[in-house]
Amino acid sequence: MNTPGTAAPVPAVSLPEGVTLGSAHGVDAALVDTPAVTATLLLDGAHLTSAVPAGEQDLLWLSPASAFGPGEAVRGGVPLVGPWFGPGRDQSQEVKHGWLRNVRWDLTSAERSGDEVTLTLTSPADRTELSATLEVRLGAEVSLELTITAGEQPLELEAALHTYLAVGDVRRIEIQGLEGADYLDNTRGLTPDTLAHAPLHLTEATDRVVDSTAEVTVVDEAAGRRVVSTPRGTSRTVVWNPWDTLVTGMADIPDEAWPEFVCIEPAAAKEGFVALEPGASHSLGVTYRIEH
Ligand SMILES: O=P(O)(O)OC[C@H]1O[C@H](O)[C@H](O)[C@@H](O)[C@@H]1O
Repeated sequence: MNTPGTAAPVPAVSLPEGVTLGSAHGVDAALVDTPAVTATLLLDGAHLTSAVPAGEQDLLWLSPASAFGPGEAVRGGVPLVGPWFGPGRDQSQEVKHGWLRNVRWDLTSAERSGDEVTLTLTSPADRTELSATLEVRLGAEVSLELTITAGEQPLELEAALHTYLAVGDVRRIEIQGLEGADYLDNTRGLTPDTLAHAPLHLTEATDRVVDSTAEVTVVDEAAGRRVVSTPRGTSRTVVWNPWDTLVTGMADIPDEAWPEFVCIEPAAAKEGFVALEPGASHSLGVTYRIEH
């Protein structure tokens, strides 16, 4: 066993050209570098922190003030949320957003097809209430698929891919695809509301659990690109940015950094949870495409 950050972990699987196991941010990581993409995936939390398709800026934002290491919740990239969302549906959970992001995952396969790489990771075997697999496909497009299988008890699953999309300026983006959808406003105690029948522009701290499974496009004029987020197996899309008002309470985001990202989170959350019988599985995924 290696101590995180001191030496490269020994791969338990054979790695194709363009994939190495090494260190990023002082912790163990799978590093991908092909003509199509460069990417970093931390084994703690199976956490994709960077994905840069060739010729593009990073799809993902990562806080320069994030913590890293065993048990830490990384701020940025794609945190895996589950098996509950936030404090859980009955508000009773002490660990916010579940434990998937706080445990060490195993890299169980790395495959390359052309210049595209697919990494597969599994959750630790000692967490018996569920087993989880994350498949991350990295190429010109970036795709994640989280599959959760219930253990010996039924599982009322909430899960999300809590993606921090990098944007030029969150005050200038347009979010298309959620027009007219109902949502719960988590800045107002989960008050039900409905989005306007128009693209969404953020103007204040935003924390909305939107009742939508639609494809979402973030039009980012400041960065000169559009990011298309195509979800699968979801029931909700969470839209979150703390703005200047809530960021001051967050130690792992510099006060001036909040305009640099928007979280568009494909999710199965709140009353959109998934009821799993023992041994049954559910997959939730997303594909990102950058357009100009
Ligand atoms: O600070 P975290 O536990 O990573 O959560 C960050 C945010 O995640 C989601 O977007 C929730 O809807 C927000 O209420 C929460 O503040």
